[in-house]
Amino acid sequence: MQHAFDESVTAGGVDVTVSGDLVRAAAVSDAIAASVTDKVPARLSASDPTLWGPDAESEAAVRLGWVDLPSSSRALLPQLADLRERVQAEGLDHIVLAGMGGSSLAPEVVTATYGKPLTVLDTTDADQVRRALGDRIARTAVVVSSKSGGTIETDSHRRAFEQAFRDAGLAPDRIAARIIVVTDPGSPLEQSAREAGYHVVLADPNVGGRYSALTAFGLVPSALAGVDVAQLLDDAAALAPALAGNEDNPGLLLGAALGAAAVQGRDKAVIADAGSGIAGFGDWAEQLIAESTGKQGRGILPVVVEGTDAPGYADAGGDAVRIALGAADSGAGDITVSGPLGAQFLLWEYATAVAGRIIGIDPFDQPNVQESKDNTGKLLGVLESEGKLPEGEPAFVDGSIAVYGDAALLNGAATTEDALRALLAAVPERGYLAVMAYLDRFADTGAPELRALLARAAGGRQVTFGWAPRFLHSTGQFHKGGPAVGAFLQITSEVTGDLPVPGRPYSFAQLQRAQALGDLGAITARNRPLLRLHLLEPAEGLAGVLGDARALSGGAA
Ligand SMILES: O=P(O)(O)OC[C@H]1O[C@H](O)[C@H](O)[C@@H](O)[C@@H]1O
Repeated sequence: MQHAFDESVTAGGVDVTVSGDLVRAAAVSDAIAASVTDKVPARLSASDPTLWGPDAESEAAVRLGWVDLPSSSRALLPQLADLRERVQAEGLDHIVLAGMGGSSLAPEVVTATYGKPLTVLDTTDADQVRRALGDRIARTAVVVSSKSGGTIETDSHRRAFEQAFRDAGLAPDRIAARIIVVTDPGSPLEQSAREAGYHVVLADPNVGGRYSALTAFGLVPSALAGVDVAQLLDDAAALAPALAGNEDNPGLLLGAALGAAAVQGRDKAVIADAGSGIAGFGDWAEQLIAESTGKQGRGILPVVVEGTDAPGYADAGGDAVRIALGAADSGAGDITVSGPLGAQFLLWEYATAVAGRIIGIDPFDQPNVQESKDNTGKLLGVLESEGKLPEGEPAFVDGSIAVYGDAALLNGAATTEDALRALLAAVPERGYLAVMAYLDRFADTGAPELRALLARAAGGRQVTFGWAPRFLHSTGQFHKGGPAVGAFLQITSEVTGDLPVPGRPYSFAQLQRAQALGDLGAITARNRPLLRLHLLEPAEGLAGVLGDARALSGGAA
């Protein structure tokens, strides 16, 4: 059958190819035709805030600055070169980035892709924070990145580093030379940073956090780490003209394919790297897609998998679209995408905005992220007044794992393996299981294997894995705002050595636990099944959970 659109578009250094059923889907050609009729490419390229309807207009009016970043961010380049020189002149060759979500994921991808070292701190895990504080402190410069200036994780990192610098015997002016703040004009962080004499780089306030890759949030840490960030802007600029056109527009094709597929019930985007040359792009795309689209009971769930042969990808069902990043062979996915990193940032932002319009949501708000944050704040209040967090009682303890879950979910389970089996049984058809690991991302390196193991055991249903609290700024929005078909595995743990958050009445371990319990409250309030496994002995407990998942997956590695 003849299809009504070009299945493959190459423009501005980027290639997007749609294959298989999606090419024949009337929904995709209809979405492209409707977008052209409504002049979406021209209007989006001109930052028209009316594209998502009247309810979204006021937010969109201050959220479309990313469209112009390939040219507008160029003004930052001299400042970045100067800043790098100053940091080098101070003998600071270890760059730490404290930031969450959009404020850390882009620089992590950029520096990993260009092979430049950057220590990313996007956690409240006490062991992970302690390790960062103890690593080359005398040679460390810290970039504190927060758009709002009020994110609790980032604020805690700033306090911890200020304390560590003081403990290292540095005078206030030497500390000030080591802290660089990236924030929006007028944020509380701008004010306190100026008072402390820190170097402040102001970001474009008309760009939301998850679209901020090509703003100061993406560029400052990357440039300090030694990346030639002009290349990112050049690559994005090469793509920009194509995004204004009705034809040969790779962003329109990608956005229409994703949006139309989601409306048709293929609302999970399983993302695998297939030789893109970009490190960790799926994690950045995840926060963009999940936070932008997962709301009002709708959305696209990004599922980042280990490769094109991973469970969930190779055997994806009718509720999923497979996306191969960098594949030469168009058959490697339902959609294949390739191109340089700077261009891909812009491409996916554009495609997400287009898909959001097709799905019928506002791609620039995140109404449900706040809820878990509020719960965490309340729990920290309880901790202060009552001296402990309301953890509840475990249903049972299996060796070094305490198992929490309601009786209806556990259904008589007496072992961790039984409890996991019960949770898998609670994942609805066309639903998903989200693994949320409140662990040490650089020490508990076995944990991500849970995704593939549980996907093998999940009978074709999709399984995601997220480090916490990082995922709260990504899939966390989708879990609470997207379709109510999720089941949740929360893993928490004792830490090896806790440390206080300076100037606050709680420690990092208590903050991390309050975040876990806060999100647990937000999910269970929606009557979604949630199993919490608490590791009483971190290493032994994790090995136990992995062993159980392996047994459930049929014993395969
Ligand atoms: O940069 P911040 O204001 O600290 O925010 C960090 C993150 O927080 C929230 O999750 C927002 O929804 C994200 O878009 C943002 O990237």
